[in-house]
Order: sequence, then C-alpha cells, then structure tokens
Amino acid sequence: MALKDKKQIQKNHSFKQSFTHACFGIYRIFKEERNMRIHTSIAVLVIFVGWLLQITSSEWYWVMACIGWVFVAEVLNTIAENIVDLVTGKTYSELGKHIKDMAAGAVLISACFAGIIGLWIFLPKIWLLLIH
Ligand SMILES: Nc1ncnc2c1ncn2[C@@H]1O[C@H](COP(=O)(O)OP(=O)(O)OP(=O)(O)O)[C@@H](O)[C@H]1O
Repeated sequence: MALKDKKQIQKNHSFKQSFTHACFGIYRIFKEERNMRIHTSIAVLVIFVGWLLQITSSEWYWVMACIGWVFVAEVLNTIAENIVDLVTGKTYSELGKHIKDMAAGAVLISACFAGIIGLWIFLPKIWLLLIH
C-alpha cells in the first residue's frame, strides 16, 4: 500500500499508487492550508447558488473553470511555500520572501478574476430576483 511505504523514493509502479499519492497531496493541502478550506467553502456556496439560480450550461462551464483555476493556483502557491521552506530551512531569505509573496499574488490574481466572472454571471440574476 502506497501510503504505508513511508520512505519510498523510487517511482510509483502502478496507477493506483500514483493516484493514492496524489490524493494524499490534496489531503495535506486541505489539512495545512486554511485558504484552501476557504476556497472550498466559497466553491460549495457558489455551486449551491448556481443550482438555485439555474445558471446555463455555458455559465456552469465558466463557474467550474474559475473554481478549478483558483484551486490550482492555491496548490501551486503551497508548492512554492514548501520549496522555499525546504531550501531556506525556515530561516529568513529575501528571495524566499519574494517567491512566497509572488506565489500568494498569483492566487490573489486568479481569485480576483474568478470573482469578476462570478459577479458577471450572478449579479444580473440576483438583481432580476430582487426587482421582481
Ligand atoms: N523563509 C522566509 N523568508 C522570508 N520571508 C518569509 C519566509 N517565510 C515566510 N515569509 C514571509 O511570510 C509570509 C507568510 O509565509 P507563510 O509560509 O506562512 O505563508 P502562508 O501564510 O501559508 O501564505 P498564504 O496565506 O499565501 O498561504 C510570506 O508571504 C513571506 O512574506
């Protein structure tokens, strides 16, 4: 069983093992990154509101794409943070700070664009509900 091979450093030898390690990576991100849990809560809320407002299939496409790219940006941010911690040994490094700040900036940019697209889709529908 892949997760029991705690000291494995050789390549995965089956799809199941690759999949298990990938799932473990996702689990660690959820466990360690508060922001990932916040993104997930927002994603669940957005999906619920999308279902309530019966958005169209092309709007679902944009909503799911936005959710996906914010998640991927957060995963890449976490990878950058871990690499900086690994390389610096958690000691202060000006370059390490720049890398972490830039990675966090990438998440912020993706979240802002996702927010704009979300408002674009949902605001007119909410507005219509409010005025009727
Ligand atoms: N080794 C370091 N050297 C210099 N600055 C650092 C270092 N580690 C962290 N920092 C600074 O502290 C901030 C927070 O770092 P941390 O690793 O806690 O990220 P985080 O709180 O998990 O970030 P995020 O909220 O983006 O997930 C970084 O954005 C950076 O400015």
